[in-house]
Amino acid sequence: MALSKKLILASGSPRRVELLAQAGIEPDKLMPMEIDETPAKSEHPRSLARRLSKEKAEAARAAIVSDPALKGHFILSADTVVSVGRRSIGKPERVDEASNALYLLSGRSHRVFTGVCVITPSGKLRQTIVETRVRFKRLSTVEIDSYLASGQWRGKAGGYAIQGFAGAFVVKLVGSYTNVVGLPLYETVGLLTGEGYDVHLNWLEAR
Ligand SMILES: Cc1cn([C@H]2C[C@H](O)[C@@H](COP(=O)(O)OP(=O)(O)OP(=O)(O)O)O2)c(=O)[nH]c1=O
Repeated sequence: MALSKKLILASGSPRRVELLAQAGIEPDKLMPMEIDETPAKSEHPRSLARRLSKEKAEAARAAIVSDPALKGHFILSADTVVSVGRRSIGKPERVDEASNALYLLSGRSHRVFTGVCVITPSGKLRQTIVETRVRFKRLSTVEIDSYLASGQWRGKAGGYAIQGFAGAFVVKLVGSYTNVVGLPLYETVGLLTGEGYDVHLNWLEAR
């Protein structure tokens, strides 16, 4: 297996770029992929995260197929879904949707699923789905209204960002924290290195 460290991140999420940077990984190219993120009828949140992360990676592969400069790159994508029971809560577009999501999450446990997909330079597709359980405190109307006014819910699955003010809502978290922020680092780095992406070369170069 030839070691390489050329990487396309099929994402427009600044959180994913930051998380990768934390692990010493700087993508050579960012390719945000616009796909339809509507859940299929009775699709489980875990299956949704799996399917959407795969669709983002495959869309990036299709987009670069005729570009010789991007041959030999790994493609990495992810999709994060918040769920209460079997119900998926995606990224609210309007403030009333974000408000509904926060009232739903208040005082109870929910799950965050992130699907991670890697396509290797030789075309092999590998996936993992990571689950984190998060319990929120019971949120008062004042807390919800102030949080909505902060705007930090925008573009975030479940209408909150654990890395911001909403970190103060978390009573308990079981599993990967980085998974909630949008990219589970342990599993992502494991997936990449397992397929020959040489992450440790980046660490040596950072000396
Ligand atoms: C729950 C949670 C989600 N998020 C973010 C991570 C993701 O960016 C977003 C979930 O939406 P995604 O559809 O997974 O990702 P995205 O549209 O932002 O980016 P792309 O598809 O281009 O990769 O929610 C946080 O930043 N903090 C949190 O606590």
